[in-house]
Amino acid sequence: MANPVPPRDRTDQPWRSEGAPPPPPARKKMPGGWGGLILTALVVYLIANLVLSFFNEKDGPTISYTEFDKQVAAGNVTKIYSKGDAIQGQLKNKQPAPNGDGDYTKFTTQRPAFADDDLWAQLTKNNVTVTAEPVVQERSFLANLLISLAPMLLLVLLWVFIARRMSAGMGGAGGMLGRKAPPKPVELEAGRRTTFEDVAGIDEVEGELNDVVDFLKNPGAYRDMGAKMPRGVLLAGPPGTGKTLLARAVAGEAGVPFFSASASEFIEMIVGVGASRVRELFNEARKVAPAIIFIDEIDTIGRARGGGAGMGGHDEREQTLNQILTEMDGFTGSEGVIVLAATNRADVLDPALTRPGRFDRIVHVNPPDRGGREAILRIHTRQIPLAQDVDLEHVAKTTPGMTGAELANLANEAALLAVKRRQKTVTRSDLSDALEKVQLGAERPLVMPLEERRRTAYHESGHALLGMLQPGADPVRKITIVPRGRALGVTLSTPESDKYAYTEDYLRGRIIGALGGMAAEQVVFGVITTGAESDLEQVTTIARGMAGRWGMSERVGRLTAIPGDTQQAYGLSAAPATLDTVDEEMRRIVEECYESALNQLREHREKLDALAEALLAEETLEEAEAYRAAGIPRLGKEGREEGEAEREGEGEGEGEGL
Ligand SMILES: Nc1ncnc2c1ncn2[C@@H]1O[C@H](COP(=O)(O)OP(=O)(O)OP(=O)(O)O)[C@@H](O)[C@H]1O
Ligand SMILES: [Zn+2]
Repeated sequence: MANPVPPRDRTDQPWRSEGAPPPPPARKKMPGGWGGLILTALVVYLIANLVLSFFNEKDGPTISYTEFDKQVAAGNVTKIYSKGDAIQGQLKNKQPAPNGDGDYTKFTTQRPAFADDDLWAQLTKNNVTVTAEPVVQERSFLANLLISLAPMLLLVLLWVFIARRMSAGMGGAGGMLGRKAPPKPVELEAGRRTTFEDVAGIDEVEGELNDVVDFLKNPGAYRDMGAKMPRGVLLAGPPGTGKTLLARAVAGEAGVPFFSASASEFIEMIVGVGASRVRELFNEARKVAPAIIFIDEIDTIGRARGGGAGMGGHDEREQTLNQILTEMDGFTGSEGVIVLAATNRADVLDPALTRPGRFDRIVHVNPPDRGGREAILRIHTRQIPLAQDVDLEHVAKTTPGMTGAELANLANEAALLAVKRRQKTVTRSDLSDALEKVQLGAERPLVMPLEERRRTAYHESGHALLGMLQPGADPVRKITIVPRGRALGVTLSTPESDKYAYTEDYLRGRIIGALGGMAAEQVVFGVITTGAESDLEQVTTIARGMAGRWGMSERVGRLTAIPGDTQQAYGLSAAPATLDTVDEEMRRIVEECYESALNQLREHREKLDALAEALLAEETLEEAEAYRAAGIPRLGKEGREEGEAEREGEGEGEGEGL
């Protein structure tokens, strides 16, 4: 499977391809007691300053320096003292105040910088007692101490505040107690542990996480064998598909402590704290290893650079991310700490995150199909008494498109209704009323409209059927109309064994298969939709290669008309006329393939219908089910090598595609 065919998808349905969903809302927290304390300290400091400066008011009026000079010359000044250029003094005889406000003996004046220096001579001549002080404000020792210490005090307070907030919220309980507590594993205190029993509808994912569980159960065995375990696993999938639940279940299954943090918590903190919180989190986990660290919403800090960083928050994000990466790089691999991270935007992640030794395993968590929904409903109705008439299979059928979280919510709403209606059990109508209510409250249609699903089912069936019909084509592994990422459905086919060179027929088969979705829509509905965009991209790439690079067009000839890298480096390019020919040949190849696709689908219309029907009912068809539904023999399912040989021997209409 070194060469999996990229999934063909239907993209760009206007109501689906919302591009970037809004970022998760930042969790607002009140500043809390410490914030208040800091504020109070600040206010007290300011008031104290004001009061002190008030007491510090100079005695007497301010007189002009000329006046002062005159008084000295007149021998009317008994003593002065100067602070810098400010002079305070006392007169022998009262003088009328300059502002006409009575008389004064004490005064203040300011000595201009350019005043000549015979003042000293004058003063000594007139027997004035002179004292001087350096320029400090005249305050009590205590006040001086307080004021000089205040900024430092503030800093300390701030630091304590940060430390508090760091421990608060981290690791769930413990933090909010108001004491500085290290992050604590959540599940150690919880009564019942979450296990895979609590997760349904994503069995493949559980399978993929099984070896993580195994490793956590006995890291020693892996260490002795010198085997390296993944350090990080990325759980990618839309909101509400159970990523958090799954992470908890892994910890529960392995019986190890579970540390949980949300990436957005890290960066909402005061600058510089995110990284130290990360460090603390990892330290605590190492102490009790084997353990699991779960980081939710990793995309808030793990976004690729230039991906629209918020103002200011950029550095903080980067530091926090770097700290996580550093901690992970620091794992020797035998510590037994595994980091699980969740995101619903795997596409925007910084490649640094997914490099080997970091989150090098990506597990896609998709919304459940019909069977999965039923299983999830069973889990969430375990504690709910159901009436006889409730048919969970039916509920599952009527809720295509809903996620695990939405189904859990549905079950709960139904129970609430039953209580309101004073019933002893939850009935069928409670469930259907609850569904209506849940649907109304949702901002997007929870349940996919039937028309949309039918179109998707035919589109995917078109891909799949043509894939099955082309001789030598890669077998179809899985078809699904459960939306994945931006695709409404996916048809997956992978080769039986590695292929190193492709025949012209194979490539034509690939084009035909890729056009199958569009062709099916054309055959069945008579119109085509925008859902085939990425199919057409794939078609164009192959056709361009065939005509322009691989010598598969007589008219272009045995040459590369579209220069490769080396040729481009030498500045080689084809004549415009040749490129025009390539263009025409690409069109011809694709048109022929499209004709062929239409013809085959018309000819095998009953197979197409059967496949689409099965897909509508089941939503996901595995390889064997798909071939059975289409009524096409799929020989040698088990042996891969043998399978290829038999398929070739089968020879259903050799060269039919042409
Ligand atoms: N596959 C599932 N099986 C059982 N319950 C599920 C499943 N998926 C979701 N749920 C229910 O929905 C709740 C919320 O799911 P969870 O928080 O794990 O989703 P999530 O993928 O982490 O979502 P988000 O991306 O919004 O954080 C779970 O606690 C559980 O009750
Ligand atoms: Zn398609």
